[in-house]
Amino acid sequence: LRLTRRHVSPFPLLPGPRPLPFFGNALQLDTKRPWLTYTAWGKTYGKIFRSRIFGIDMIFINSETIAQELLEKRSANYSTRPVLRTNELAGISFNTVMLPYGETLRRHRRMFHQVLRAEVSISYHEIYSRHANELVIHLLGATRDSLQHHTEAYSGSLIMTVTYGHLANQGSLSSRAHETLDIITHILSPEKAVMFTAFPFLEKLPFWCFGGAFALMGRCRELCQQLLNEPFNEAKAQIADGTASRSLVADFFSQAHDDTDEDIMKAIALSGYMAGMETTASILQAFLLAMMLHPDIQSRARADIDQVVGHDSMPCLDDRASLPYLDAILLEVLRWHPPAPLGAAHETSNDDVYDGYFIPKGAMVMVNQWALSRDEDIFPDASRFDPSRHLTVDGKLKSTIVNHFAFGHGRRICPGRWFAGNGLWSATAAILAVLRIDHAKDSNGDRIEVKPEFTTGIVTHPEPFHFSFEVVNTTREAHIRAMMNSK
Ligand code: HEM
Repeated sequence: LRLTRRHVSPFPLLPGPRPLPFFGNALQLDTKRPWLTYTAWGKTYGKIFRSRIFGIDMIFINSETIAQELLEKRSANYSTRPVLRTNELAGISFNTVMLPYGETLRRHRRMFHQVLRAEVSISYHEIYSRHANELVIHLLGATRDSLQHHTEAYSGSLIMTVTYGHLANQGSLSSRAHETLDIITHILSPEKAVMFTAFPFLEKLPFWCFGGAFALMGRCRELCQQLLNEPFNEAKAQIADGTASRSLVADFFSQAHDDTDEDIMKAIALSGYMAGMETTASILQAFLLAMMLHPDIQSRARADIDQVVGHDSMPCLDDRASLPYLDAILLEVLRWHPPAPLGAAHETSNDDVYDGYFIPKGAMVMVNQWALSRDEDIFPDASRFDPSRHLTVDGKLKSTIVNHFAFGHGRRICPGRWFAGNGLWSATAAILAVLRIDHAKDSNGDRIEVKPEFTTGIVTHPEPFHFSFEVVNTTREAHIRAMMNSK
């Protein structure tokens, strides 16, 4: 029997599924940090509830168990994405993250699987080490305002190297990618996206309406075209003159293809960069903040590294299995502040019933990662930063990074999670092996206190904070400087 809205009964004793608890009072929404509101609503309305914004159903899931049941076990029904008019207006509907389920998405994901799956990701160990060493040296000169830049340069250049090979003009590309992501963060909130999709006439309004959002969308379209074409064409030219290094784009050109394939390849290459650069950098910044706030945890992780690799060698991915505490720290950073607190919206392809509740076709489904991270039944004293919650009593990891809810669920789970895990591990291990992060001191020599604050947006990261770095192992520092100079 196909369910329709007519079969939904608000009375529990009558046959048929019940409507989900409904909350739609948009006036109570914290528009800057909606995940906090949705988490609070979950406490009143249960771990799955419905809201309706501009006539579009939005389902919020505040539980890992329900996310797994629906997005993973029933993935056939929960794997498409809402097709949002704002994505087209901003020129970002090429991006894998935005694609509805179908053949194009499957091609994207196959390609990502080829270059980012577990066995292949680990084969980039030299690339991770080289970039991690560079990051350590750059951090020594970092200021409160340049930390974000250095961490993004690390994650961005790692991804670029794997997708396009070595490009001459990476700095200009990453600053334009940064501008694009900033625009997306500021103008494409789910609420705005739903509003433009529900009321198409809004886009006919004069360009100065909506605080310049239309002008920003135009700029975003222009930037995306540059970013789709420039690095791809440079990599193509390198292949033609025989100077290209191994990369996703180089692999693509070694196989038979036509012009349509080239467009898809451009989209895949840029999607990986856009999806992975800011998220990975956000975790690195949160890691540094957490280490500064918890010097005991920082010291314990460094002592583990010294013990496992020997006092003067640099840690490498081969040592990872012997250093579970560092993985526990990364799991805790992902939990403490998941970089995408509302994940990415999924959409239902058909009506469904969960636990007696009706879930309509075409509803936007959001997994509220913030609520998952603050679930006291799973993470007691959830606001406390405590890596040991991810370890068994005999010090083994309870779970792995790639299974963390911060990477999403089901068929749309992040295909870059192995790459991100290796990149994060390599950077954090290198940082701890050489540097100590501490509070900065003011001109009177007094320590500058830091209250952890995070930005808003689709991807959030710590607000700039004062810190100081000190070299704790000069032999290792000299070793990585020598390696960088011999390049
Ligand atoms: C710590 C770093 C990262 C985090 C926390 C993260 C998180 C996520 C999340 C939450 C999603 C949406 C999953 C869902 O809809 O259920 C996603 C999708 C995606 N991520 Fe990541 N990601 C990270 C790094 C990366 C990296 C390094 C890459 C590529 C190099 C990448 C590529 C992608 C792509 C292409 C998608 C879209 C998948 C799809 O829609 O089918 N991500 N990521």
